[in-house]
Amino acid sequence: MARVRIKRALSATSGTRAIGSPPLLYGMGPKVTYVPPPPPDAEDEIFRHYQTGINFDKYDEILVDVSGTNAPPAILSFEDADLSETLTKNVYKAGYVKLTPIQKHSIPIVMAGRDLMACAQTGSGKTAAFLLPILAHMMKSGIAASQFKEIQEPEAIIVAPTRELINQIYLDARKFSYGTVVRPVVIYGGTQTSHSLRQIFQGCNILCATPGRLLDVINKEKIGLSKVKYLVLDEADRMLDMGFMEDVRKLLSSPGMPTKEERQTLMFSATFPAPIQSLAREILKPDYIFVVVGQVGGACSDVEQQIIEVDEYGKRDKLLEILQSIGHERTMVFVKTKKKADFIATVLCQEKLPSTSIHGDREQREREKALHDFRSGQCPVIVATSVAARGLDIENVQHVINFDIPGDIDEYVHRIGRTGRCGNTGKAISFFDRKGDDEQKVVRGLVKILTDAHQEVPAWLEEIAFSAHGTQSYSSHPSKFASVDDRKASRGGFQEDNSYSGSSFTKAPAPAEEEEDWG
Ligand SMILES: Nc1ncnc2c1ncn2[C@@H]1O[C@H](COP(=O)(O)OP(=O)(O)OP(=O)(O)O)[C@@H](O)[C@H]1O
Repeated sequence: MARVRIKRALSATSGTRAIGSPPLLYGMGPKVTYVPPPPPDAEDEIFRHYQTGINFDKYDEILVDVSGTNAPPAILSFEDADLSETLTKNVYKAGYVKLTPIQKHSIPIVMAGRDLMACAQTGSGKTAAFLLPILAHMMKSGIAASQFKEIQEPEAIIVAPTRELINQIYLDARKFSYGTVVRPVVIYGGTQTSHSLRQIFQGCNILCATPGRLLDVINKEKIGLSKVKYLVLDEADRMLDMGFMEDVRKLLSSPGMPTKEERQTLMFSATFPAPIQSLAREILKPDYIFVVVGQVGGACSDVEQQIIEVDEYGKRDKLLEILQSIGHERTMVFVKTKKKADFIATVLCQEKLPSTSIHGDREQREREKALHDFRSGQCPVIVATSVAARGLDIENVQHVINFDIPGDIDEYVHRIGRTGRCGNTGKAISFFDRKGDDEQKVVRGLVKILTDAHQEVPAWLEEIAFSAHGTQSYSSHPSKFASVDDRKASRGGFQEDNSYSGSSFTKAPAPAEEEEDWG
């Protein structure tokens, strides 16, 4: 069933619908018949992975801050992780030899039954940091094979904001649980609902879902929630902002959903603005643990960032010039609107640069085809809106180009994080039009992000940042260690580090639906 979302104006703090805003419409629009292709079955396809990069070992040098009482100590190796034999075998088959810092800390915390808010830079292995301990714990507790039934009762629910991302998480869950009785299932919008239901009926231990489709199947009473032990919000700050908070609240108050005391709630992201941390606390147990690897909202240090001043009219030529010099290296180009994504992709194709586009106006079939063409190298360039900014893990993306700079600094961090993953290096170029509204919104945050990542800050950009309107305090000094856990900040600790951010404190991110149909 297509889910038409209408621009919503929700109060981020209360989660209530603003007076006068239209209701959500379910079941409107043409009937969706798309059935996604089945996931790969061959073992070598399931375990296909790319190589860690030259900077993988440097992850160990990043400072880690763990806050919360009685946090279990970090583990140092997969051998210490107490995974089952099959799980350990799968981890090695997936090419994992050494834990990343977020994995070292999160695995024992989750296995000890604690709630967790975890923040670590893009591409540093957060997915395995929640999947592995959940799977290990499930297997230890002697989980029974899930049978064909018309109502399934999953033990874990994982939600993420976009269809492509949740599918990727599902493929990881399937890879790690290979050869075990655990059955992960994925459901997301833009596909036939009866297909989603059939997948669930066949057995479901871990349900990976976008929020809209999840609520659909809960409302149809095809999912029982009473056995849920784990609730994971990936890209948690996005899941708790205005675009999705109401869906999350509905999920939490659905019949049978265990209370926060009865379940384990895990939240992961590379960014976590302070106001969202406060919201997050409402759904975590009070003694949750907060792990920060590096800085909350810090950019991946393996991405070389460059800001180029170009006005709106010069962007097209500049893009062509850059792409022609790049050759056929895999590149993601981010633009502000869906129409522009198609337009730019068409222009590039006319210039003999094989390109495709992904955005919320494309049919799900087309979105998946676009990603497939990009992953396979058939189209080395993909032009995307924000729908592709978070989480996507695509091998060998060497460049990210922000044709339009996003109006939210956290979004910038996620976008450039599509390159420079897992210790590999990457380059991000952002066009900056000094007359642009979005540029004014992010300029201070941008200078801070560049400075903290030890990137060159152009003098003209610093000048604009100094004179930019807005009330956020601003420091160009790199902080050695930025915080962190908002609980500390409110007690007076780490105040200095929280001084930044184009996002923290003042921002409530715009509703996703204004621009996209995400879930
Ligand atoms: N310990 C490890 N050893 C080798 N490869 C790893 C390890 N952990 C994760 N990876 C690989 O690194 C890549 C990035 O991991 P992942 O997608 O989980 O990052 P992330 O932190 O969730 O990023 P994002 O913030 O963009 O969502 C994936 O290809 C994953 O398989």
